[in-house]
Amino acid sequence: MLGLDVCEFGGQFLELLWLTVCYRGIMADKEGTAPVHEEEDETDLNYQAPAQKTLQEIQELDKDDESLNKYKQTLLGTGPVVLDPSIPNVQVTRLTLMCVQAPGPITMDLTGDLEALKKQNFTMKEGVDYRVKIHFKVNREIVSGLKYVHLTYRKGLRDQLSLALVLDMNLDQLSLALVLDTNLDQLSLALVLDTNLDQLSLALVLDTNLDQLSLALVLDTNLDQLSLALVLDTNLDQLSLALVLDTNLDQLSLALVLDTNLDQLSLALVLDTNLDQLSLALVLDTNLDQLSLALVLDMNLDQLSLALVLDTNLLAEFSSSLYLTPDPVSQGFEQAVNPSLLDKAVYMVGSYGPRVEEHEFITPVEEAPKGLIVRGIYHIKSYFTDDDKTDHLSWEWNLQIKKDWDSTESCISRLGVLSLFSASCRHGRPYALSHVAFNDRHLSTSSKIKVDLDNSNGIAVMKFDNPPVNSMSLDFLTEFSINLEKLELDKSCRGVILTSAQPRIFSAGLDIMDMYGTSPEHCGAFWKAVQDMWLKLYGYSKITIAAINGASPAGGCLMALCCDYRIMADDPRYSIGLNETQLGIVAPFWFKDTLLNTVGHRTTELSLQMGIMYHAHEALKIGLVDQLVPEGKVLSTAVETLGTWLAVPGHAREISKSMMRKPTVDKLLANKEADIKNFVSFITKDSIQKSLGMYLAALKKKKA
Ligand SMILES: CCCCCCCCCCCC/C=C/CC(=O)SCCNC(=O)CCNC(=O)[C@H](O)C(C)(C)COP(=O)(O)OP(=O)(O)OC[C@H]1O[C@@H](n2cnc3c(N)ncnc32)[C@H](O)[C@@H]1OP(=O)(O)O
Repeated sequence: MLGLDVCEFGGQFLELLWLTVCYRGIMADKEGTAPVHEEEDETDLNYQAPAQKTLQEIQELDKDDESLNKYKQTLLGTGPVVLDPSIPNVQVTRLTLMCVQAPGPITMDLTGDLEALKKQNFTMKEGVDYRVKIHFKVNREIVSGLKYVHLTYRKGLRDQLSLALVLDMNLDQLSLALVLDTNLDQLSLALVLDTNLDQLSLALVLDTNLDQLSLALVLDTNLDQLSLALVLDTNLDQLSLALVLDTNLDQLSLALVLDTNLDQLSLALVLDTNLDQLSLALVLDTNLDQLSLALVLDMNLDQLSLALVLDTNLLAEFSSSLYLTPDPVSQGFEQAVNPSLLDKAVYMVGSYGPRVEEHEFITPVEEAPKGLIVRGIYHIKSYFTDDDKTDHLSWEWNLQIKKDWDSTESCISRLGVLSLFSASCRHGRPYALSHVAFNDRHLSTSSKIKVDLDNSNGIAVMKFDNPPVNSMSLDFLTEFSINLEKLELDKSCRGVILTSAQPRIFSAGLDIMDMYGTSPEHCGAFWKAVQDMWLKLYGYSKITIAAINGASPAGGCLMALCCDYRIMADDPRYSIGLNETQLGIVAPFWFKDTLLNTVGHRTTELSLQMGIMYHAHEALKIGLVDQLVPEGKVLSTAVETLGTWLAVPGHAREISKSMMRKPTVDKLLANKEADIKNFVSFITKDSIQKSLGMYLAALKKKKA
């Protein structure tokens, strides 16, 4: 595609490597606030950055080399896109927590009020896999060595709460020792009670951490002898214990109730002895947010009463100054002032050149912490910085780890993980996707598309099920793109097969009813959904195969063309092609490019002008499809073929795909808004509406 032979390409590749080395040394923009003095963990290797070069200098290098120039353009963009020096070179626009299991998008807008973010909690279910996606723009100069740094604190957490109470009385002896020790990982309680009014001893030891709960209770009384020892050990999923002991040799009663599940630990101990009266009541109640302890002791051998009530909110915000510090990025300071820094993550984002569209960076998959003890609110300080420690943006936010998703919060007024969410919400068309259980084989029960991911081979089959003809309405397109995005994020999915659940039809293309007699606003939203579907599918990182088991005109053909491989049913009744001109409409440039990239210039010219629908054999001949098989074997052949594609090293295949398709994708990205405007003004024209009306009438007439 680049018109290079292998040697030439090799030479240029080396040159590019060299360029990349240079870019690392290019001075990042000096704007922004105070520099980020983030402690470097890496050893200083006395690395001397190469002499810095401006974007213009790099563009001047080998400027007669056309291929290299094209490549540089892809890599660096065409040049500054914002000249106004008051606008920062790097603008971080949003951060998205991408999680397949999330019921809705979790996105924070970083262009607005960052102070408000500090107060907002973003909820995540414990134990889920997630990635962080950051959108940012580069406006003028190349910025090198971008980094995203992420410091996580346990919000308002006290490292330790310890209480020791020792009571000693010698009116015929009573001793009590209570030791309570709790931190994030551990709750320990030891209670020793000793009274020698003819002897009573009680020892209670309770020890609980994330994995284990241990309880030992020893009771000893020699008023005509009663001894009780109880040892209990459980792994926290659920434990209940009730123990009642009663001996009436001068009365001793003991009741112990212990109840713990994942959310709560409750302990009540009541002890009653009337050898001249001793009463003890101990109530302990703790969950992640709260620890309550009440101890009441009552003795009337010359009277002693003790009541102790301890209530501590483990996760309360003690003092905002604890983590909102004047110099938040000095690690030494962090550790001295705030001992609850839990984690520091540094992600190398890389070097980027200016371009109109936003860049995006996605972190590797991480697993949210899980378990009773780790649930709660985490305070996160995020920094977008670079090799020069320029602070492009720093902000703070809170992540709340919960046992389950907060369903009411998930989609409220936040931008979507998918741009489609916002489109769909904006136009007041709620999409109804049922929860997708990605761990099961059967994934989705969404109404228009069935998704089935086979975990044994990582192959997902998406079946269009939108009767009668799988036309792509706004709802269908939205659902399609959501499913694609979810599968792209799901690391157990390795490739996707598109096929139809409707007999004889793969897809009838775009839903004409969305373009005929609808408002300009609706047309705009619809076209955006078409663009987003195409952008997602044509630029998809995973392998895609179209299993074309029926007719596939216009948009249906486009969808198949976006895939990496096309297998069509060998049936003369089925045809495929971009037939837009037959409807009196014009395929936009990105439809044209997709066909052109597949079948070449001349065939595209003929095909588009004439609006040709190709029968299966003709489609194979011009390379519009790659393989014909009997209809009953279309899907199984697709699965087999995907298996052979999966044998190719994934990253090499992915980079190759991106190298082939990125320029085409970038072209639409750079013209998205203009393309929507064009479409709306074109499709709402009276003459075009008339053509569409006639075409619809002809379809109905044919049926009659
Ligand atoms: C310088 C200027 C440049 C300006 C550029 C600006 C950019 C502008 C760009 C505009 C481009 C817009 C791009 C559009 C792409 C498209 O995809 S348009 C849609 C094209 N689709 C078709 O032409 C397919 C038409 N349908 C068929 O050919 C047949 O229906 C079929 C072969 C798919 C199936 O045939 P059969 O099984 O016999 O079913 P039918 O009886 O024909 O249909 C059943 C039923 O479905 C309705 N229907 C069919 N297709 C569609 C559709 N695409 N949308 C909505 N509805 C459809 C059909 O009318 C029947 O309805 P009734 O049951 O009669 O109500």
